Amino acid sequence: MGNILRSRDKPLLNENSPLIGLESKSKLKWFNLRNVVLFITLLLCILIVLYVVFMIFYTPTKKSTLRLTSVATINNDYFEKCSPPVTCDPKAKYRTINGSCNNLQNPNWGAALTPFYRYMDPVFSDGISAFRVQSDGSPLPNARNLTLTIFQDTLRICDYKNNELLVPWGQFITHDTAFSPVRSVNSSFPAALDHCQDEHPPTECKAVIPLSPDDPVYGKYNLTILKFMRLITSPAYNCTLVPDTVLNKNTHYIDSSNVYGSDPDVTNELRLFRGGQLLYNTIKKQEYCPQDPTRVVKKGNETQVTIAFLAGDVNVNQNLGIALLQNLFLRFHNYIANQLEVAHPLWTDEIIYQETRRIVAAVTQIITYDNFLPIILGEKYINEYGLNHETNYDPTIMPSMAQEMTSGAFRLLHNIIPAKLNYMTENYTTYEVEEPSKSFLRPDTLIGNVDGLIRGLTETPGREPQSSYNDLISNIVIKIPSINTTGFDLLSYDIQRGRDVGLPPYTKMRSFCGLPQVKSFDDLSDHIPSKKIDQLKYFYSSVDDIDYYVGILLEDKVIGSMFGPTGSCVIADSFYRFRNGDRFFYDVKDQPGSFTSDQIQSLKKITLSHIICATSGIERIQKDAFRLIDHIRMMKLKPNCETYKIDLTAW
Ligand code: HEM
Ligand SMILES: [Ca+2]
Repeated sequence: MGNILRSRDKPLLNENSPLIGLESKSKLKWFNLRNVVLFITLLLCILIVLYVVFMIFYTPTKKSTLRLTSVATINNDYFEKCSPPVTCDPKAKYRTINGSCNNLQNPNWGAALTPFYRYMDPVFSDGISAFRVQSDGSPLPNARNLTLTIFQDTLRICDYKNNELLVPWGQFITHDTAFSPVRSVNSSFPAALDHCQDEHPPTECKAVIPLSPDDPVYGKYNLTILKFMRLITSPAYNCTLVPDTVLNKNTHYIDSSNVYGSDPDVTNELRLFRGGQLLYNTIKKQEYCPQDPTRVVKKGNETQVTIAFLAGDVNVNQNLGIALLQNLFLRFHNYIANQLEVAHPLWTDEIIYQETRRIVAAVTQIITYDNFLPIILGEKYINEYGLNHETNYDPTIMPSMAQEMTSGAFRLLHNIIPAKLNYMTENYTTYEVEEPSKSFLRPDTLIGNVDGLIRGLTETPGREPQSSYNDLISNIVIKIPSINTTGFDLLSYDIQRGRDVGLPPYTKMRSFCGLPQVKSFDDLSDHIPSKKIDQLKYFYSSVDDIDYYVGILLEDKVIGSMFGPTGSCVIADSFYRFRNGDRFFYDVKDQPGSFTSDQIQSLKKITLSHIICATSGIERIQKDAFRLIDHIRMMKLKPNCETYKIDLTAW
């Protein structure tokens, strides 16, 4: 029985039975399948473990994947031949005023009155300073003709995500990092430019932009030229360099030199020397930047005051938006200085001033990297260039503003300058509209209207970037006593400026940024619309003649960025260098000027909205001051100013 049962359980089979093969084959199959499953599971586990280990130890903060490597040969010339000897105190806690001694190995790097950095060598037709010519020897196309033909899409496309405040911030950072003065006489055009129609015109006329008699805007004013002056070059500072080299009058670092000055004499003129405060002017019970005394005219018993502010940067009065931010930052400095004085009654004027200056510069950097750059450059470039990562200070990085940036790529944002500015009441109704041509160098209407302008800028949708500029900035006529009637076409100036400083042509910069080489106009079609390529063919004899600025304005925008690939790469790399080449950048550790981690945490909480609340009569504002918030439907997204507290207990 037992055997039978056993045999039922396990049939006894003889080796030759055909069933043997079948059973062992299916066993083998099952065995293999199980092994395969086991193997795959094991492999998956290893991969997961490897991934986790990789994520823990790989910190993308250390290196960005993309960086530009300059191929210019002239970047050291000034430093080897002309830069003044400097002695530095490596233990200094505060930045110097002119930016020297930031880089201890190369103390003049990034200082005021040193040259702009070059990614590529300049291109001049004589190798020294003459404008580049086309490959067939003809002059480059007239900048105004390019503007009138290629850049006349006057349709305004609104940017409903961002408001107009983005523009003054961009200009504020520009005026911190660059100032390229032109060869003017007391900020007017030289008289020579009135003789460009003479039989033997003076040499200054070589750079002007001739106008056609039937110019749609300037024809009726009988203007024959757009007055354009070349930039001051190094011989003006007793330093002869070949090719012509432009020196930056401001410090290249983002160090709030536009608030404090880049020259110790200017800095002292702007200080009150009491309580760490900056000098201010009280008008109608409000604090403003000091008045430029040269603009106060006495007529008999009457004193006529044309509002002209003094600040660390001389372009403070250029337009209302920049004048607004300069005034808000003067007030912000004095607000912080007051708080520090109350908390530290024993601190001297000097300590309060320097500590406040250090805080103001840090907050400016934070707003720029945390709020401004993500909007203009977008995620791709922010990530690729590591602009949102902790600073990794590297003294071999040249921190200077690049010529290709200041006379090229960074100007691309001129295409989002709004046509008009609105002043708004507390109920968000517009009570006045200002045109740039009327307020150019005349910020008078800011007095008593600071809150109105802040509301107007934060409540009005921005302008979506497009190739053309708005008509009220590129087709205007300016009439002010110091300048007389003159045409003002910012787009034509931007094209001409690139030639003035010998920027390499578009195709060279394009390949430098890693885009495919182009051999013909049609090869541009990967990034430039074909209609525009046809227009370029008309103006330029070869694809390699196209002006850099013309090319980058025409490039299709990279998704998320306000610029095409060639503009984005130069802007991203510049901001990489401004940060990682600055020993005093706010989060650099282990330096005499480093903040404590508590201080950094407090600084990171200060936004532009905090500054607006601390310095104006505004009662409510959105958390991200550059974002457009519909006040009717989303008022709850505009918290009360009382919620924007600035905490300085870490000091
Ligand atoms: C209402 C707003 C603005 C006006 C009226 C304005 C006007 C001007 C003018 C007249 C120049 C000198 C042009 C020349 O002859 O070369 C200039 C230069 C420049 N602008 Fe603007 N701009 C504005 C906003 C901006 C913004 C938002 C940016 C960028 C974010 C910007 C970037 C620059 C740069 C980089 C330069 C060259 C600076 C230098 O090297 O000195 N501007 N702008
Ligand atoms: Ca600066």
